[in-house]
Amino acid sequence: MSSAATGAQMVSALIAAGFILALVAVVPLALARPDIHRFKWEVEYKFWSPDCLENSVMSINGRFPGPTIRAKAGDIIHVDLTNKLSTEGVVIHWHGIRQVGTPWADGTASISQCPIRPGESFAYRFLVDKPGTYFYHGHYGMQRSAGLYGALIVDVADGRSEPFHYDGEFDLLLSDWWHKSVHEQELGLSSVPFRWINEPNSLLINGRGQYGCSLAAGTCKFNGTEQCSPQVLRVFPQKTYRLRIASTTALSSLSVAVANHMMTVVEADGNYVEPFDVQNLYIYSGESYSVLIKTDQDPTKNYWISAGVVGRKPNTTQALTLLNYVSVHAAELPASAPPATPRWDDYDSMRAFAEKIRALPHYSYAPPPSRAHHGIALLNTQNKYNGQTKWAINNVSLSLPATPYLGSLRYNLKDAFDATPPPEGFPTDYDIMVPASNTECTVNNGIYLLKLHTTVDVVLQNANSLSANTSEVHPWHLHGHDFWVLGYGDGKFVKGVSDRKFNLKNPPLRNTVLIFPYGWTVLRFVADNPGAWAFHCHIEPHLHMGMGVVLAEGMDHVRGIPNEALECGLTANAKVLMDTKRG
Ligand SMILES: O=C1O[C@H]([C@@H](O)CO)C(O)=C1O
Repeated sequence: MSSAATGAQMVSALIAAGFILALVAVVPLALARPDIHRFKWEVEYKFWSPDCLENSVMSINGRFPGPTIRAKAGDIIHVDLTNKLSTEGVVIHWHGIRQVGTPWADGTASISQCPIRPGESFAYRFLVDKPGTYFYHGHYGMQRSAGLYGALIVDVADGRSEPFHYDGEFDLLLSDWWHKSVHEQELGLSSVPFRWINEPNSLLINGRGQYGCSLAAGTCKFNGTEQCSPQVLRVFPQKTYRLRIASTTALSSLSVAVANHMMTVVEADGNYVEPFDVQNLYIYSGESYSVLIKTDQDPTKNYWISAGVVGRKPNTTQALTLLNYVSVHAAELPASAPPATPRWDDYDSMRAFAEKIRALPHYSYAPPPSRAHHGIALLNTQNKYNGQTKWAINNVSLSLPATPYLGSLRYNLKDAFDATPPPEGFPTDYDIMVPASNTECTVNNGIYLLKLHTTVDVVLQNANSLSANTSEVHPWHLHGHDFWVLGYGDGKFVKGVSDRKFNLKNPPLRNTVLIFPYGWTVLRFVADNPGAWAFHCHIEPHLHMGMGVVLAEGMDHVRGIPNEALECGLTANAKVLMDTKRG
């Protein structure tokens, strides 16, 4: 493959982008010769039993979940991904990696690249510049729900240390699982009448769950080799362990707890946070955390680790695994019951958790600019369109174009998407407490163009869905950037009033943030990463129903898009492809 950006190309892309400051940071890394981690991956369906019932999953190199990538900050990851599916395209998104200088490696179909066709390959080559807990997943249709995901862990660079100590660590990648195929789920979502996917059949920890038997009741008979046998966490007493917990659920918001052990939250989405103790961790799709636990309980016992659904009326059993003190047999059931999941609609406690998250100063943290240049308000509503059920943002439900934006913006192909940008606000008299009265939304693919290096505020405004007295939680994920979470509030955001309670001192940097029912959340980011970036609800069926927008900035500075990213739609033409060959 000739398409991979070399380290030198990445540096020249940064120079072209005017990243003088970034360059100062990048040059020493280049001189220090970053390690390049090379992988050859093949994606294909495989029969698998994630929750003890046989089904089909999307596997990488025959594994589910896909292999864990482990690198150090400053390293380069190079994945040659070959599509071995017989009739579907595929892409992989590196969730939380900002792709500075490599926007074509973001792995979003129709946004950063063309889907990789069956039999073809694509080289994802990018820098991991920040230590933290990340993951990767499919970003085409609902392939994430079909099991296309894995963990990506970035350790601190040599000679650096974390702002906390631990003796060992475990990765817990959380997901939810349906017995109904993703194709049937997608069909239901776009059918008239609408068929909702309903609650998951099971929850998985590292791709393992139990349906039809109960670990807690001792009715699962495992010898440990089964694909659905839980991965136990074997620990020594009186040590500190780091649990890296990431959620790639399609739908579920979760509460995670370790019986008898407090958790100290120290990292969120690849950013250090001011440590705080909790009994349960709320984690929404698209988020990641590190927590520390101290194994200071009775070492002659095992303890349950549980993850249960919150934020929606649950209909799925908790996922369980064991914290196994070494002197105890791994099969011995704990003496105490699994930690109960909090009431599913205890939004006060979810909000209190969210508001405890503060940045840890220093450690590369900078507070946000005190003012934004540009403000956008995005109203989230559920609507109808030609009888279908949709989610819309300022009354526009997103449909992705055939030509990826990165290519159509770079080559100025005006017919590739709707020229009119979507609205930057919504009517001030919109009543968020009732179902939309204009039930019919529009469907299109216009985008927000941001000026490079400007500071942007986004108000995410939640509202009532199509049924009365219902407003759902939505975790919004931004590609290509981290953002500061300035604040949350109830009801409608009122400029000049609601913003008085913004935290401008130590707001956390995140890439995913929740909007609470009938509430607002405000985030701030600097549009400093040339490229075209998705910003969307990370609930997979919601994105499928149009709940997202696309932002682009600094496209004049994007050079070196590989041909393989462009061989579809209007960019699949000889002139464009010749031009990209020249670089
Ligand atoms: O998008 C969704 O659709 C259903 C419901 O709102 C309509 O059936 C649901 O619970 C969602 O999250």
